Amino acid sequence: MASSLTPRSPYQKKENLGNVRRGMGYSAPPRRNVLSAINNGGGANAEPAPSEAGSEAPAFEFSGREDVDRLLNEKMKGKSKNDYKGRTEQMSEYIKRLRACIRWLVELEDGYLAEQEKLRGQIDSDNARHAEFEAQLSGALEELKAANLEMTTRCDSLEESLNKEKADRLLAVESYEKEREERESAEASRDVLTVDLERVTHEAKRFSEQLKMVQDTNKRLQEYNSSLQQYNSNLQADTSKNGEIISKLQREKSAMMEAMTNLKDLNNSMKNQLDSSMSSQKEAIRVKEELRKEVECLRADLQQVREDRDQSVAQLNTLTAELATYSEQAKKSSKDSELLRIKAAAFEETCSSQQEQIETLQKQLAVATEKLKHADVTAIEAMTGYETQKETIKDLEERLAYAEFQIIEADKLRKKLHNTILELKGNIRVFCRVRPFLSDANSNGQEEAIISYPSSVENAGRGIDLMNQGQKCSFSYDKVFDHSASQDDVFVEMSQLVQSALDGYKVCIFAYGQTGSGKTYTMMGKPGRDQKGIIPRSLEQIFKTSQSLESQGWKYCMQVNAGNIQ
Ligand SMILES: Nc1ncnc2c1ncn2[C@@H]1O[C@H](COP(=O)(O)OP(=O)(O)OP(=O)(O)O)[C@@H](O)[C@H]1O
Repeated sequence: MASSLTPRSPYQKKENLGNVRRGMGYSAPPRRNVLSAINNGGGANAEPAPSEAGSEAPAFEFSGREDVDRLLNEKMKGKSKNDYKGRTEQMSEYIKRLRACIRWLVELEDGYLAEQEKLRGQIDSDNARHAEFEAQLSGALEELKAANLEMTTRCDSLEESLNKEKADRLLAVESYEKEREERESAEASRDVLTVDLERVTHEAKRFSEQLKMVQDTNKRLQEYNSSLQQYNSNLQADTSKNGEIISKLQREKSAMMEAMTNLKDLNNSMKNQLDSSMSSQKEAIRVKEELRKEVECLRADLQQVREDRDQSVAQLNTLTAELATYSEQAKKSSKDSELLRIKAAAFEETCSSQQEQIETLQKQLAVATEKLKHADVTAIEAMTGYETQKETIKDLEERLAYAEFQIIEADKLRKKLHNTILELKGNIRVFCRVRPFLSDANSNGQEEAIISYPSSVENAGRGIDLMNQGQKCSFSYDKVFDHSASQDDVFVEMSQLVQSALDGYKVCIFAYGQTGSGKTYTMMGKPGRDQKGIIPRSLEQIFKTSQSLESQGWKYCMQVNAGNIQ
């Protein structure tokens, strides 16, 4: 019995079981007192010990191995060899105790076996749980390895996209520099164009002044023509020729007017084109400024992405190291696995957010590229508009030069015709102006009785008849101004001579007559707008015409000498 009990010592089992229970978190069931049957002790669940051969069993207590050893080592005492009855009773008592001991041991073994079965079940379930946990850990490890591989691939693709973005950024910077140079050249061209426009505007102004002067001249020519028709009927043939010349001049004038109108229209359209070009250039500059800001933002974003990528790589390295550590410690701790899983999830979130950032940056880059293309198209359109404007300006300059040439030619022709007409009228002409009778009551009616004007076609406007002592004296002049002729009527005739002087011919006008006949009044006039005489009106015409001709390049030097011949 001793040999069979030694390998299954209940004390050792209890200690081991205690360890297992502590390790597995096992809660001990209510402990059964295996000695209760032997002791026949109290307890609610205690059963009465089986009686031996129907007699009541004595109470034997076994508290442990010592009691068993004591029982086994017990010797018969006190009885003699022949006291069989005593020895038999002692032996039967011993046998009862041995049986009680065996029952105690059997019950103890049954309890141990049941507990052993229970512990085996627990161990099996723990082993299954451990195996399942190991499978989960190995799956998580595989997932982490796959995630690590995917992260590495994603990092490689991120690096590739970053390199591509760097190359695109360099291209964008180069195109920006190129566009900036083109913009500077366009601005320089715009300045030149502005100068040209100012010059053309100045030329157009000068041209309009010339046209106005030509119109004035033409007006005077028309007036002169009308006076010429009245003056000399003998020169009607020449007048008709001159009329043709004048109509030709008028046609030229109308052509010049039309050319001037076209030039004005062209000037306006060119101004509009220049304004639109300037506005498009401003728009292009604004777009370039926005693009520059966006490129700076993209640079900052790229820098941020690069830093995030470095941080991600560092995190990845850290995670890889942690993963290696975790692989070693996976069997020991499941908390690290959860932590790593959380970190991996966070890393995946970071990666997905970085991916979204990269996609956003790529979209922004695409938009910026589109804007750059749009800016290129705008710059090309501006350059095309500038070339068109240049051609228009060149065409306008040619037309202006042609118009100036036509004006100079027309002016030459006008001078020639004007002085031809004056020569035809006579280089020396004598006009007669009749002073009205001064306000005198006695003079009423005397004028009509003394002075009369012939109404014949031949002498109309040129003759005067005077009655002297009943005798009629007829006089004939180049022109006769009656008493009703105003200062302006007289100057209309004189202005043609003033124009000849302005054209470079020598002219002399002087008044002759007796005292009080009206010389001073005719030459100088009186204060008042309508009372001005020939001299102030001539000076006005001279200064006005010289100022208008200065724009054509003429320069006038004037001197005045005043003298009185008695
Ligand atoms: N066409 C005219 N209409 C109105 N008043 C006139 C006209 N001509 C001359 N008179 C007047 O006659 C007066 C004399 O004219 P004025 O002094 O011009 O003569 P004069 O020839 O210059 O004389 P003198 O030789 O003495 O200088 C002035 O009061 C002037 O205002």
